[in-house]
Amino acid sequence: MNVTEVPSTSHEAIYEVRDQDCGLHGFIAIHSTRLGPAAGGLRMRPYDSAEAALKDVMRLSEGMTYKNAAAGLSLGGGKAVIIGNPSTEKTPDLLRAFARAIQSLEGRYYTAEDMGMSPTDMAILAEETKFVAGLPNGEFASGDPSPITARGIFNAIKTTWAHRHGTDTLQDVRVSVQGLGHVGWYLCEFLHDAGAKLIVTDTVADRVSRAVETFGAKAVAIDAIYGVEADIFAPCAIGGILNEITIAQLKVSVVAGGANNQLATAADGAALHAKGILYAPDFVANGGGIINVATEIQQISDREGFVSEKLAALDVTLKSILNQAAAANISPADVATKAVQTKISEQAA
Ligand SMILES: NC(=O)C1=CN([C@@H]2O[C@H](COP(=O)(O)OP(=O)(O)OC[C@H]3O[C@@H](n4cnc5c(N)ncnc54)[C@H](O)[C@@H]3O)[C@@H](O)[C@H]2O)C=CC1
Ligand SMILES: O=C(O)CCC(=O)C(=O)O
Repeated sequence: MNVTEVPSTSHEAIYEVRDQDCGLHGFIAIHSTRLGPAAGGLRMRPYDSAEAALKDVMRLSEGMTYKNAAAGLSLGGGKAVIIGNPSTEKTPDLLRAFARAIQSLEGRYYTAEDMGMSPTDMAILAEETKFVAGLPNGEFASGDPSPITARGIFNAIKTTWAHRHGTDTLQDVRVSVQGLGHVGWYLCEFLHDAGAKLIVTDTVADRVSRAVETFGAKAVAIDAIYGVEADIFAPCAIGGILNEITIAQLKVSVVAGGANNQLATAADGAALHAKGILYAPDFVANGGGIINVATEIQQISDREGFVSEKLAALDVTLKSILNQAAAANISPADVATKAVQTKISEQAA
């Protein structure tokens, strides 16, 4: 296993990780440790190129800096990616080799689940590193973060909907959900229980048919999700999906979901605002998972107490962001980004 530093002016450190014996190629990015050790999940995807993986890990780790600050956690921002198909190329040897790279950073970066990873995978990582959370078993084990992530997104959806329409009741409100993986599925459960009407899509056909059976959801093709007649759009898959092409198609009045880095560029936040669509900034809406993960990193015994308190505080933060954005007639994404940047520079001073 070979770890080499990739030069960067935007991040504290970026490492390229390779192991020819098991076919491992990935990256670890530490964006900032100003508020504490960097924390953020490990993603495995069949990226088109090493450059695409590097770009993703850089954006994701910066997002974690903002997310952890917004959630009031004493954690900095980091993230890791492995290039490969998690269904066919994820082996215990590959995970162990990556875990040795994490261990070599001596606690500057803590990992957990992201796309393509499960608590069982975290247990394999834990054979080689102490700096892993989201474990299935153990004294402070926090397990799968996704149910708590979805709980936070559900709060954010209600808060954003109420800000726009004056009520947080979701009965008969039409919500389009992109991605029915860990987060998307739990979110559909919350929304269905609240009486929302679901419109769903996923690249995995089985997940879509299960949502149709379980929630009475309407299924649409992958690219049709943007233009469907709906009230709220909840992106819960990949990043960069709010861009010039997709924003032009949206018919919703609110976008609030769990995917990281939903805006392709910062200008897309302003484009949503210009179109009259209220956007819940992703790094505020999806902070539940890392709040749950933090209980394990910081060895907090009263997990539910900590999670409830931090989720409630996050909801207050979102309300304040939406109010400030409305008062200044600007995008909530711009307000949120500025607020966390100020918080980080003040706390670090
Ligand atoms: N798992 C967690 O607790 C957290 C996850 N997130 C973010 O939420 C998003 C989803 O994460 P997970 O549910 O954990 O991942 P996952 O891998 O379990 O689910 C992702 C789902 O999206 C589907 N998908 C992929 N590309 C798609 C496309 N173009 N159109 C429609 N569906 C597509 C996949 O088939 C899969 O069902 C990611 O962006 C992740 O970074 C953010 C915070 C915490
Ligand atoms: O909740 C998780 O998956 C760990 C934190 C993280 O990677 C994220 O919030 O994106």
